[in-house]
Amino acid sequence: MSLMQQSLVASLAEIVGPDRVKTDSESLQVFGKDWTKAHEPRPVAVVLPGSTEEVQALVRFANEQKIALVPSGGRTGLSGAAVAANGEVVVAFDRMNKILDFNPVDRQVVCQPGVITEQLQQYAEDKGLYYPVDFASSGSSQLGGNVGTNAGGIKVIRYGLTRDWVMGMKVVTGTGELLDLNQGLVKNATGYDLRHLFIGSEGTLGFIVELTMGLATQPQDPTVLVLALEEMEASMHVLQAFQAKIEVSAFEFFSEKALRHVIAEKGLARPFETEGNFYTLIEFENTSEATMDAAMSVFEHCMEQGWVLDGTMSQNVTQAKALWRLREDISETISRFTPYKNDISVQVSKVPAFLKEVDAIVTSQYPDFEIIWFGHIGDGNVHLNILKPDSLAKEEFFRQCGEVSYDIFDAVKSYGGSVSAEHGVGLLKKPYLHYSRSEAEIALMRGIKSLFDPNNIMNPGKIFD
Ligand SMILES: O=C(O)CC[C@@H](O)C(=O)O
Ligand SMILES: [Zn+2]
Repeated sequence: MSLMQQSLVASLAEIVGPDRVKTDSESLQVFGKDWTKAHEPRPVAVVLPGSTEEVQALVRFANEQKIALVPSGGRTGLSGAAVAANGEVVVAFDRMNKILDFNPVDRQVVCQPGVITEQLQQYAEDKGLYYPVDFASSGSSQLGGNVGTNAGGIKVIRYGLTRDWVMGMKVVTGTGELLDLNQGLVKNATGYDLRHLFIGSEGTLGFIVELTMGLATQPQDPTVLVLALEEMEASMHVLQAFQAKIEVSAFEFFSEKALRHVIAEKGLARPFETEGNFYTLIEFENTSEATMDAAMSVFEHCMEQGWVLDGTMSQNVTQAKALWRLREDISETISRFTPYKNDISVQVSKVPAFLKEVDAIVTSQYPDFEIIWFGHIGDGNVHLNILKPDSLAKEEFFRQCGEVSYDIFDAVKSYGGSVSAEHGVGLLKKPYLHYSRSEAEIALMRGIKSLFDPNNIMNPGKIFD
C-alpha cells in the first residue's frame, strides 16, 4: 500500500472505525462490482458506515480530498452502476440494515437503505400486509439500490415500480447536506418533488440513508397460468383478452430456448408436453368463482383463436411457485454464458411490431450466437440476452455485441422506446443514453447533478460522463 493509500485508510478509519474499512483483495473484488461482467473492479477501499452521521462525514471528507465514492447495496445490478473500476472508495450499506418503524394506519415502514427486499416483504407479511415489488434477486438486493435504479420486476403491471412505493426518503447530498424528502405524505403539492429525482439516480446525486416505504393489501390466492404460443406476437392478443375480463398481477414471457436452459440447469419439469416457441406466464388473484370461470373462458377463447397451443394452471401455492421458477430462474441460469444483456422497452401496443424488427436484426447479425428472449412483456419490457460461445474471448464477444447494439437501439429509438427499462444506465448503457434521451434532457440532468454534487464525487462516470 502506498503512503497516500495508508493515509486515506487512516482517515476513513477515523470516520467509520478501523474494522469498517476494508482493503484486502477479496473485499475489493466483492464490493467493487455488481452482477455485470464487463468491468474489472478496482476500488481503493471499502467502507461500511453505520449511521447517517458517518455517511455525512464520509461525503465531507471526499469533498475535501476530491475522492470518488461509489454507493453499494446488494450488488445485484445489471448495468454496472455499482461497479468501482477507477480507484474509488466503495460505500456499502450492509450495516445500515434495520427496519426502524412501522405505522399500521399509514401502512408505512421506515427502513435503512441496507434492508434486503425480502426482509421488507417478510416484515410486511408478518404485519398482514404486502410489499409488492418483487424480482428474482429479492433475496439479496437492498432497498437503497432498488430505489437507485427504480427497480421494476414481475408485478409492475399491477403494482407499479419501486417509485410508486417510496413515500419518504432521507438523503445525504453530494455536499453532505441531509434532506428529509416528502415525510411519508400521500399529498404534498409544494413544488418540485426531489424524492423522485433520487429515484433512478443511480447514486449520482447523493446517498439514500433512510426510506419510508408504503405497503399494500395482501393478494388473495395468486394463481398462475403458463401458456404455450407459436408466435411471440400472439402474446399481445392473449394479454388483451385476459385484461378485458380479469385483473392480472403479472404477464411475463419467455422463449422455448430459455425454458430449455432453465429446465436443464435447475432440474425442473416441463409445464406440459406441448412445445411452443414462446410461453406466457399470467398471474391473477383467485378472488371468487366468477374470476376463475372468467379466466377459464378466456383461456378457451385463446385456444379457439389459435393464439395458444396448450396451457396449465396452478391448483395451489406450491404449483404456482413451481411455475414461477420457469421464468424467475432464467437470468441466473444463463449467467454462466457471460450474456450480453439488453433491457429494452416500448409502449405495450408497439410490442409486436418492435419485437419482430429486433428479432430480425439479431437473427441476421448474430448467426452464430444463441439468442434468449424473456421478460415483462405486459409492461412492454423485454430482456434480450445474447449468450457468449465458449470459443470466443469475452472482450471480442462484448465488442461484437456492442456494434450490433447500434442497430437494435436505432429500432428502439424509432419506436420511441427505452434502452434501459429497469436495469439502469450505469456504465453498460452509457454510450447509448442518447438513443432514449435528447441532448437537452441530458444537459439538464448534468445541471441537476452539479447542483447536488458540485465536486462530482458521487458515483462519477455513471449514467453520463
Ligand atoms: O438477466 C436479465 O436480462 C433480466 C433480469 C431480471 O430483470 C429479470 O426480469 O429476470
Ligand atoms: Zn426484468
